[in-house]
Amino acid sequence: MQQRTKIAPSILSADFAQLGAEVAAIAAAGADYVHVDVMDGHFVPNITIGPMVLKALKPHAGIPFDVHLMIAPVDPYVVEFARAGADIITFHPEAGPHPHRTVQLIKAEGKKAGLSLNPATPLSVLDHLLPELDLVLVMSVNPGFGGQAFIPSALEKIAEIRRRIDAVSASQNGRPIDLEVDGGINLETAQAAVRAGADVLVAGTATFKGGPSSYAGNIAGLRA
Ligand SMILES: O=C(CO)[C@@H](O)[C@H](O)COP(=O)(O)O
Ligand SMILES: [Fe+2]
Repeated sequence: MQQRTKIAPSILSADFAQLGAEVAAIAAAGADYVHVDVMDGHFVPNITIGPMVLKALKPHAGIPFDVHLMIAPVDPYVVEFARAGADIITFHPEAGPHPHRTVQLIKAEGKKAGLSLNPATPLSVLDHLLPELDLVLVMSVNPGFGGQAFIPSALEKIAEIRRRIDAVSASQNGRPIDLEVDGGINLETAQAAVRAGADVLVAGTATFKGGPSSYAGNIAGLRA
């Protein structure tokens, strides 16, 4: 069942010279998760931050840290990100040979496990993994950068994954599984994504526009 809409600001659009203050500000402004985009310049054409920065940010916000790993290979870094403060660890199935093993590694650290599907990743990657997952992330842009335009075909994908999540969740006594959408979210695409079945909206540009005095209004607007 679709849950109340959660907002996960992507700190890729925050002021990197003030990251501690920025995560504190979005938590105070009503964000549900801090979305941390980790990029390696190899799996995606951009380089961002690693576990040391995550560890430094953790004490600045008392909400879950939703860590989106765009790195390959992913397995050697799972434990480090878990111990640095990740609460949810999401990876891409293309980032290692054994996605089921990656989920086991994440769970062995007591963290929630998410799988991220790129715009061209088929839904079949979920076939034998969904019962083990806590979150499915639908990329509505190609990963690597903030500020890109929403790819509309993501909506069909969200609707189909919503059906699959509801079936798995019903067979597991209503265990919650988040359906998160990431990329190009604004007031218009947020509404379309929620109607299709998403219940977590990642929003970088749309949260951080206007500076700290706008964050609460931006987050409330997206949630509405
Ligand atoms: O994972 C990614 C990009 O790879 C995202 O989390 C973006 O950072 C979202 O940014 P906006 O599209 O909301 O500006
Ligand atoms: Fe992301």
